[in-house]
Amino acid sequence: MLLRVDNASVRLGGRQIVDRLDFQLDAGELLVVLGPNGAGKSTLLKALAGEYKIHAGSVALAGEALKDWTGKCLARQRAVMPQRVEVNFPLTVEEIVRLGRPPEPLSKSQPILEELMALLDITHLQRRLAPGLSGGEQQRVQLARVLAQVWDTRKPVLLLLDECTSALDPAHQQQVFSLLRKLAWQRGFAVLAVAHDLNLAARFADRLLLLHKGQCYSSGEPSDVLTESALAEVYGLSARILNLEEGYPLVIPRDGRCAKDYDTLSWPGLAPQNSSCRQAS
Ligand SMILES: Nc1ncnc2c1ncn2[C@@H]1O[C@H](COP(=O)(O)OP(=O)(O)OP(=O)(O)O)[C@@H](O)[C@H]1O
Repeated sequence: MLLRVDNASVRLGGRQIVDRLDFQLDAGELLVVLGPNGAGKSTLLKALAGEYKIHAGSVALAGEALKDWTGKCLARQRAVMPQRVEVNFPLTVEEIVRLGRPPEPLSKSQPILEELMALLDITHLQRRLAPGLSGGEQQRVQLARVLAQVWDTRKPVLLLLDECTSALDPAHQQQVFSLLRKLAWQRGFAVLAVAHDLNLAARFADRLLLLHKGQCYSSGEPSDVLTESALAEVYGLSARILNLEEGYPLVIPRDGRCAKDYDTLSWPGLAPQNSSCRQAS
């Protein structure tokens, strides 16, 4: 077991944001953490990253309490991509990816950087300055930097990724999630990825952990977790679930609206006669 979370709670601003969570993650597994805005996903990830204190319960990495790891060892075995990373200083894409590496000769880092830039489809951007990149390009650069940190680690690696595809187009989303799954299945990485895209999660995750108000609502295989009743209760989302013959579920929101009393709201400013939006002829 690479990551073991036992009855862990996190308090922020006097509130229990992560509430007695219990789960484990093995080397070779891709776990996607789902849940509505404010459910506690980023807080959980930050606690696992050591940024927030676990106020009750425990977290162990490779059998050793997280708090007992030294910074240098942790950096070789665990890499973290936060939800937002803004680069405002004039570094090139290649220089940013290189920031993930420890001090080492160029002959060692260069093949790693080239492989990662190719995998994340940023080779053509390598001489561009980061502040001029699009949101999705920046996100792929950051993911390359995070992977560079642990790319040649021999022991099993833990990747903690917070919405690492939120700015990507559909093709790059698929590419990144299929890379994450390959890293898990072929290289034995343990990947914990926070995401909002239910269908990406269903398609690629080995297991899902669905958070609701800081607690585990359910966890398990995608077809067990993504049920109509769970989506209604946790997200207030009305959706159909198709169980595809490929072996994973497909979530189809019924009409894109919240199931919770949406019809009873009135929208005076949006009445058709007030609309400034004209239909194209
Ligand atoms: N530093 C903090 N101090 C106090 N409250 C916080 C802090 N960080 C987050 N919270 C609160 O904790 C709750 C969970 O936040 P968190 O960012 O973990 O949610 P999330 O599930 O990642 O949401 P999202 O999908 O919007 O990213 C929210 O109500 C948030 O306001």
